[in-house]
Amino acid sequence: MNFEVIIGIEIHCELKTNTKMFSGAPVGFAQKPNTCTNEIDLGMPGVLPCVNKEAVASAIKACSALNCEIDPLVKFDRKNYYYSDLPKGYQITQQFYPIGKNGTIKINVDGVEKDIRINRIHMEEDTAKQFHHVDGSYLDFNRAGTPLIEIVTEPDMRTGKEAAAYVEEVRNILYYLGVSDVKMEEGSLRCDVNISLRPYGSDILGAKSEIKNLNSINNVQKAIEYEIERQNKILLSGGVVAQATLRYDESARQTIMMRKKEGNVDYKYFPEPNIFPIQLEQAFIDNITSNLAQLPQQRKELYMNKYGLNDYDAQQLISNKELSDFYNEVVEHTSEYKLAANWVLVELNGYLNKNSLNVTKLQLLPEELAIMINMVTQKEISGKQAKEVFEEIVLGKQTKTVVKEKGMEQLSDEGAIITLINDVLSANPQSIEDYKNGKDRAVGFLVGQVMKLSKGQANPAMTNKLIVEELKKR
Ligand SMILES: Nc1ncnc2c1ncn2[C@@H]1O[C@H](COP(=O)(O)OP(=O)(O)OP(=O)(O)O)[C@@H](O)[C@H]1O
Ligand SMILES: [Mg+2]
Ligand SMILES: [Mg+2]
Repeated sequence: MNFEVIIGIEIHCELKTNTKMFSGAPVGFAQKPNTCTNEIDLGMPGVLPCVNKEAVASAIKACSALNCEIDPLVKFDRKNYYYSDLPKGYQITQQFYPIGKNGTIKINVDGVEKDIRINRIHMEEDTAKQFHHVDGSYLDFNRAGTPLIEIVTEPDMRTGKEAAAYVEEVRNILYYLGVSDVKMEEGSLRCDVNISLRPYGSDILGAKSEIKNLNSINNVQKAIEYEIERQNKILLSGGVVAQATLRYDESARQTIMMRKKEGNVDYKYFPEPNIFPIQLEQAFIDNITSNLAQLPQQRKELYMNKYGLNDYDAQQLISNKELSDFYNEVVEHTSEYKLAANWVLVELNGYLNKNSLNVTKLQLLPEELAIMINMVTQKEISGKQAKEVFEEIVLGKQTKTVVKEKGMEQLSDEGAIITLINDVLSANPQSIEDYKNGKDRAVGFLVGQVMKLSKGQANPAMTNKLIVEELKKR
């Protein structure tokens, strides 16, 4: 590579609130068109927006988790432009006083950690959605006014992999916080990626291209890698990269020009006159930031430091919150942390993948898996038997019931075991002699015979102890 790659990312994230950012209309995805809207979202004259407290609380959660300074003075501005999906003719946003700034998060690419600085997080509202059909264009205003936060990084990333790791990390954090369902394929989390190249050693940023609305983390990486190559070729052949807005065509695997940017568009920002600035009480902010949900990295630390899991297993677990939640419940009932992680990540996850199932839809209770794991460590059932048991409990049966039904229950009745031992001893007088002559190996052989006679069900430790007792009597 002949140039240094510079990447900055803007993430738009829809907040999972009950109602819109500035109106009481419900927030709904995939609802009947134009049923989740009202006069405020439709931009009717004379209506007044009212700030959604829940959305502000969600934004504060995101700011806190991404280590931003939180501005207690909430102010909104108007971004003016005309487009058919924007009924008011302006978007209410926070241009001058973002709720969060100067944040940072850690990403990890192939074991190397790196800090990515967050420039700002601001609140705004989403636009409506436009659909084009053969018989004309249609507008669905359900999305108009949905609360959004926009998270903007400093241009700190250098590769497609770092960018993908960043988006993944932010996405996971927002999901753990419970502020959004972060579905990239449904548009509740959308990424714009800004890329430019510059000669090594230069401290001036080159002209950037911006790839809009990437709909998967995989595409973030692929689009960037394609775009780096495209700009590299232009620069190497002596050309200049024009500042432009692009989109990524997944099937053609290339970026496609949407429009060239002629300098900056002037949105004539000014303070939103219909919303007075709101001074948040420090206690309101503190109450939110001190009660944040456990974040993925905190969970990972717990898994590694308290439960002794390795980095890989811990990472696997936290990257799937539902599976990690399930694991947390399993280890409430067993202290076999590593074994539990193996069962959850290998057997359970394998079963889920094979059947395209979600762990939250399972009949299996975490406690039943824990009971099974404990039976394995206490040698009440073998590892091989456990796999058979698992196939049944995963469908909702109880572990003890399955063990009983399959005849895997251990024989732990002393009298019954002694009867078996006496049969074995009568059949093996030589072993009794051997034992008397100091050959302790004979005990192992006799235990084996009792196990055979009991079809593997005699409790091995108990059998061993009782055989020695019986031998001493003879
Ligand atoms: N030359 C550059 N090369 C790569 N990334 C850049 C460059 N300049 C800015 N960025 C990144 O682009 C992102 C947005 O940049 P900026 O704040 O200039 O907004 P914009 O894209 O012009 O505006 P809009 O919000 O309308 O998309 C930030 O993440 C920033 O770090
Ligand atoms: Mg932006
Ligand atoms: Mg941008």
